[in-house]
Amino acid sequence: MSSTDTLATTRLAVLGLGNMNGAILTGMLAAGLPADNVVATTRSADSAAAKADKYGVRVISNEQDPQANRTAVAEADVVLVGVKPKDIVAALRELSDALPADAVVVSVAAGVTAKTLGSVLRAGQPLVRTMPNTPLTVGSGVVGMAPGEHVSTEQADLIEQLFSGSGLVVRVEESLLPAVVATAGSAPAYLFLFAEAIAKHAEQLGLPRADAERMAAATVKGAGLMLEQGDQTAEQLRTNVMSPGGTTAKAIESFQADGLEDIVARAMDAAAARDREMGEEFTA
Ligand SMILES: NC(=O)C1=CN([C@@H]2O[C@H](COP(=O)(O)OP(=O)(O)OC[C@H]3O[C@@H](n4cnc5c(N)ncnc54)[C@H](OP(=O)(O)O)[C@@H]3O)[C@@H](O)[C@H]2O)C=CC1
Ligand SMILES: O=C(O)[C@@H]1CCC=N1
Repeated sequence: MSSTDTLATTRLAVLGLGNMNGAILTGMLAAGLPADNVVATTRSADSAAAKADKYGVRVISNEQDPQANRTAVAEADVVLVGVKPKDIVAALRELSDALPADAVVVSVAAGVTAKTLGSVLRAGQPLVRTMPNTPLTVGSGVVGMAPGEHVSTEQADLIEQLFSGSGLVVRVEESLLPAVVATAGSAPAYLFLFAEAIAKHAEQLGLPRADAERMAAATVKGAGLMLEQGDQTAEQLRTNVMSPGGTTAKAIESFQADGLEDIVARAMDAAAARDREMGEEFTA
């Protein structure tokens, strides 16, 4: 089956429609998922109205209807669960007996383990843990996916196809999801921080703030597109910018003298450690 066919026929329940599930849904709708195939839920009624307007899908709130999550999943093939890690166990527990037996539950929650999630689902319910990132919203995201033991090959392929219209999908063992959080899930924020820092300091160097922000954004985008082409490594692309005795060499020497690689490594270790810690903190 082509990914267009898959998108056309899959019935999707989206539990929680915040930053992450919103990005995933935007990517899937842009890739061809019909809006009529989607039922989403939020906690608050105001949020449901705003999100229905924003995404053009049916959104029901738990505030207005305490059965909203159960209603949303009743006819779903795929249930995309994007509530906060502290809320996911309770959310799944209250709807587990409303899930069709062959519906695939896809968790995007950081940390919370398949063992914990499986313990509040009915025995044998297919479950896929994923770690996506928000650039899915512009069709350039990353998703690490770890299919669980009750997921058939066809179901794993279906989930991969649903995501692959809006980003790179990499299958990993569940034990590697903390590494995926550090490398992709959290990583857009590192690059946004870099863009923020560049724009702030460009202003100190005399550029108007708005121009500095546009230049930083276009530079991050351009560098990303060059990296994505894949014909040269990041190291080669960096070296191409570094004219001997020039300006870039001075900047890179300054980063290296200040220990940028160690700074990045410590930040990634902190993200991965927090992911593992959340797995122990949020249990059934
Ligand atoms: N943000 C990111 O970049 C990434 C986030 N994640 C994961 O995504 C998940 C969501 O994070 P994020 O999108 O940032 O969070 P948000 O706070 O933006 O969104 C959470 C959504 O869940 C809704 N919600 C809360 N409780 C319930 C419930 N019981 N039933 C249905 N909906 C509910 C909220 O409703 P309301 O709209 O009314 O507030 C909101 O729409 C987390 O588990 C996080 O670990 C994973 C990778 C990246
Ligand atoms: O910060 C978080 O916990 C989530 C997971 C990865 C990105 N955002």
